[in-house]
Amino acid sequence: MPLLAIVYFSISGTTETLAHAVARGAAEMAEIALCRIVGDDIVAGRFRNARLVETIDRASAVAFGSPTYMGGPAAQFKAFADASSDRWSQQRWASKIAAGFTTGACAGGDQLHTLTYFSILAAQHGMLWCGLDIPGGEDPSGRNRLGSQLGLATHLVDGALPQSDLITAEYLGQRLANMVGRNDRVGAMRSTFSPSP
Ligand SMILES: Cc1cc2nc3c(=O)[nH]c(=O)nc-3n(C[C@H](O)[C@H](O)[C@H](O)COP(=O)(O)O)c2cc1C
Repeated sequence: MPLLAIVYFSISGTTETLAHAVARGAAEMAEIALCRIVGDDIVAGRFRNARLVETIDRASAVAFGSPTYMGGPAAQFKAFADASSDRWSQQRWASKIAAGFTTGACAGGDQLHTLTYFSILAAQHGMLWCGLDIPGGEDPSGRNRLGSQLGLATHLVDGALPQSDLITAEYLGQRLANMVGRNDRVGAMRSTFSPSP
């Protein structure tokens, strides 16, 4: 099975709950590596967890997750992103599928900026972006509650994530795993039909 790496930072557990929901959604179609960024990964301001970065090397897909902090990804996530620059210089992660999820205290707490950052990070790495194909306000089960199609945006309601956000996270995981299958099949066809060197 293809490997899905879910790379996320979380302090009070909301983003972690979303990461687990993304994992549940993908579990039937992908092997899952839950990669939580922790404070100890950052030494003298630099992200130093080589194992986490190597897990992404082996993955076919990556889900990026961070709470929205001050209108963007948390600094701990950004430290990880900055440490990926050696992979960027050789485009080692090119053609992997990528998606993103975030949370915040407010419904309109600038989560879009965090998701935009994730998509730019993916583009820098030559990855293929997987958004949500659920029109906000149109889904009978209330998925994509906040109407964010770039990725999953959520917020706490009465101190907890609504069930609709969790099922959207599961759906995002399922969609990501589906796309990996498709991407891998196209890759296999390309190598079958490409002329030998
Ligand atoms: C330093 C800091 C900055 C924050 N900035 C925002 C923000 O810009 N927008 C927002 O909606 N919530 C903001 N929040 C709220 C967090 O996104 C929210 O508490 C989230 O659930 C934390 O995620 P976690 O439980 O995974 O740690 C901020 C929280 C902190 C601690």
